[in-house]
Amino acid sequence: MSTGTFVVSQPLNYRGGARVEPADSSGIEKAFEPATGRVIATFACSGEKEVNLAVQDAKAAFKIWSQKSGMERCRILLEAARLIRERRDEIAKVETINNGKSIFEARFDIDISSQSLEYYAGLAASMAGEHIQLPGGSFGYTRREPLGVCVGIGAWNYPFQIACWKSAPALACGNAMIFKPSPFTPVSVLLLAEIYTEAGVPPGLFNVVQGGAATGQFLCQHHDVAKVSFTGSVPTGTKIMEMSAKGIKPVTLELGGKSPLIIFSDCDMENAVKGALMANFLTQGEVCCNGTRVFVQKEILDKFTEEVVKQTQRIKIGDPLLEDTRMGPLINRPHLERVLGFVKVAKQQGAKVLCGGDLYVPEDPKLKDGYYMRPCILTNCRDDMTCVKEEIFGPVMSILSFDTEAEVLERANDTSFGLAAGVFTRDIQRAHRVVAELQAGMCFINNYNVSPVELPFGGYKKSGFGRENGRVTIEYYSQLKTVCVEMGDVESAF
Ligand SMILES: NC(=O)C1=CN([C@@H]2O[C@H](COP(=O)(O)OP(=O)(O)OC[C@H]3O[C@@H](n4cnc5c(N)ncnc54)[C@H](O)[C@@H]3O)[C@@H](O)[C@H]2O)C=CC1
Ligand SMILES: C[N+](C)(C)CCCC(=O)O
Repeated sequence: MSTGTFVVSQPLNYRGGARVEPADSSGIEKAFEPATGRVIATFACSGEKEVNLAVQDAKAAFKIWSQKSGMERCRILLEAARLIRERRDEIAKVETINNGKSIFEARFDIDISSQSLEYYAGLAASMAGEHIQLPGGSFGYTRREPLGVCVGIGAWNYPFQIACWKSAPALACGNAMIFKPSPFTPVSVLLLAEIYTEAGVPPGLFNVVQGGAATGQFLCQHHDVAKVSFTGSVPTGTKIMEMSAKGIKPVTLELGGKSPLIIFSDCDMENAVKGALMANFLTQGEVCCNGTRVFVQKEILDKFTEEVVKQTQRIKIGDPLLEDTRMGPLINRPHLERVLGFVKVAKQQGAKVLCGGDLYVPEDPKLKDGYYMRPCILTNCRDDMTCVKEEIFGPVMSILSFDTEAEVLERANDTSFGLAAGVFTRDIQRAHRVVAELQAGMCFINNYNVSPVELPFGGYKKSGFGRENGRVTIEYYSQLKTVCVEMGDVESAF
């Protein structure tokens, strides 16, 4: 597989253990290779009939799967994790071709994905309830039971990883899942579906339906769907919650962010600069938890800025399938234009562009229609500027300066988002004091954007609720049944 060659001819829906064309359609979509602007797949968005069939199949598979013991589910998930590792390179390439992120990064995403399956495989067998003694020898116990058919709806920035972060805990708990990827990135999740089947899940346990908002709505409104786990924007998250409210369905919402990264003057400068790059430029900056508001203490502002600009200018942009590329194209032309528009407005509002923020045209002629831009650093930023307030979802870092800890905390928290935050300092008391005050679900001390599957991930405030990864996610894919057992006679009130 090389850039400019990949096309998908097989169906992109997956139902009953096989790729299928949808039974009906609510429109046609095209998927692109962002590196070249080429169409790689044309597919029908699933209509209500197809969604009904997928739910029906998932219900049948749920009956079989939910009866298996945790150990049986564990074995199958471990086998699926092994298959992901075996096919790592192929999956990473497909991800790179359809998303645009560098192959170097895509491999990490696939590793995190297989780790997620391994982690929840391990937990599947240890799910247990409690035994509670009551007076007179009576007792109660609790059972942790699956919910039923869960729906996963994904964004386009981490297509394979999002599908794993949702399906691994869902399946470990005994649920079935129907996954709808973003119509921009419909391809890689099919590899996951095939892997689950090969590993031995019952046909229909993990189905894929393709489409956009209309298909998503059919899924969320379906009577037999027990839960929706959504990754995407705040406006769509609001709609999902409204639909779920009508059906009293639990939801997990992983939404956007505008996270602060606070760099104190006593930091290890080299690590802080690396951290700022990690916080802003993975996947072309299209990362929900990015630390795009970089607050730097005044004493080190000039030195930090100089170093961060130097390193940003060294980032190799180009063909994402090449081994030394570190930044590929953005997801599509409208998004690229939107991000460049944010840079333009930032300039109009008085920000200074220290590097990048413009289109990039690689020398290779086959890349000339790709969606590349140079990573951008903005200074002279104020808290009220659009680039500091709104999620850009592109490679644009805004640098802000601050004087005191109290001041920076107030400014860092002055946002309706609350997904992530980071602190760089050598003072351990300060590090913990500051993170305790930060209104964010995922806080980093002296690093940024690492994602061990053992740690819960999710937002505060408008960044959503519920968690992915970590032990706690079991609670979002299961329900507790309490059984009360009487060992004596009924003491009737009548
Ligand atoms: N917190 C997190 O873990 C993450 C959050 N995001 C957020 O996602 C956004 C970017 O992703 P996009 O795909 O552009 O978001 P989006 O909200 O436009 O779409 C997300 C998904 O929802 C589907 N959808 C759209 N309208 C729907 C409706 N009415 N009913 C049901 N489904 C519907 C889309 O087809 C897509 O699959 C950013 O705001 C970003 O911060 C992205 C990745 C991770
Ligand atoms: C993997 N990580 C931490 C860089 C990003 C995960 C959240 C997302 O899907 O944007």
